[in-house]
Amino acid sequence: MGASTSRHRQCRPRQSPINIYTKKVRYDSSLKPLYIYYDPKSSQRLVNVGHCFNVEFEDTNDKSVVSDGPLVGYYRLRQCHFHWGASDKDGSEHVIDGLEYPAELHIVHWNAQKYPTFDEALEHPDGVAVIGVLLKIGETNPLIQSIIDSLDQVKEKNKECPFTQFDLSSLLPNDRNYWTYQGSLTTTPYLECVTWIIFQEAIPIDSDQLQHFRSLHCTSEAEDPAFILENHRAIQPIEARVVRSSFK
Ligand SMILES: COc1ccc(N2C[C@H](O)c3cc(S(N)(=O)=O)sc3S2(=O)=O)cc1
Ligand SMILES: [Zn+2]
Repeated sequence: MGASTSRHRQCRPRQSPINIYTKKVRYDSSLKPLYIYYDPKSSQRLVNVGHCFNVEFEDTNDKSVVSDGPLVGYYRLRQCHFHWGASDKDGSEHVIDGLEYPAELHIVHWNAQKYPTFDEALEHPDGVAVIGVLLKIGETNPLIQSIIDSLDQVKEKNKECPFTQFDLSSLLPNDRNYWTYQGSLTTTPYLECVTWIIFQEAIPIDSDQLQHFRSLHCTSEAEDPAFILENHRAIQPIEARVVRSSFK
C-alpha cells in the first residue's frame, strides 16, 4: 500500500455512504427502538441549495427530536432532503447488498443536548444523526406531492419559499427496523460526525414525482439554466466498521 493510500486510508476511516452487506451486519439486542417526534409546526421553508432542495425546520427548541436507538441523548431536527439519480435505475446513496434504490430521503438532526450550536456539533463524532429512508418506485406519495407542488417556487438555486405544517413523520415507514453505523456527511466537507440510521423498509414514490426532482435548477436565475439531474455520492470503503441491526 503506497504512502498516499495509507495516509488517505488513515485520515478518512468513516466516510458515507456505504454498501450494507446484510450477511456481515451484526444484530445488536442492546439497540433500543427509536423515539421520533416531529411537530408539523416546526417546518418553516423549502430552499433550493443548488445540489438539492431542503425542507428546513425550526431548531431553536426541542419540539422535533429523535432519541434512543443507537443515540445517547436527543438530537434536534434541522432539515430533510433527497438524493436521486438521472434515471430510476439508481439514485440512493446507501446500497443494500449491491442493490441501488431510485432515491433516498435524509432527515438531519444535531446533538443539541451536548453541543450549543449546529456548527459546533458538526465538529464532533457524535454531533449529527441522519435517518435514511430508501425510496422504491410505487404508488404516488401524497406527502412528497405536497413538496413537489411547491417546487416551482424554488426552481432556481438559492430560491426559497415558506413551507409550513409539513407532517414529516408521515413519510417514515411503518416498520422501524433499522441498520446503524458511524459515518460522515455525503456532501462536502464530508465531516465524520454522523451516526447513520437506515430503515430496512423502503417507502414508495412514483416515477413522475422523481422526474420533478430532476427539473430543479442547479443554477441561479442569473445563470444559463442547468438541471440537478442527479446528486448521489458513490459508496465509500467500509474500512474497519461494522454495521449493526436492530433486528435479526
Ligand atoms: C460545514 O458546514 C456545513 C456542513 C454541512 C451542512 N449541511 C448541508 C449538507 O448538504 C448536508 C448533507 C448531509 S447528508 N447527505 O445527510 O450527509 S447533512 C448536511 S447538513 O445539513 O449538515 C451545512 C453546512
Ligand atoms: Zn443527504
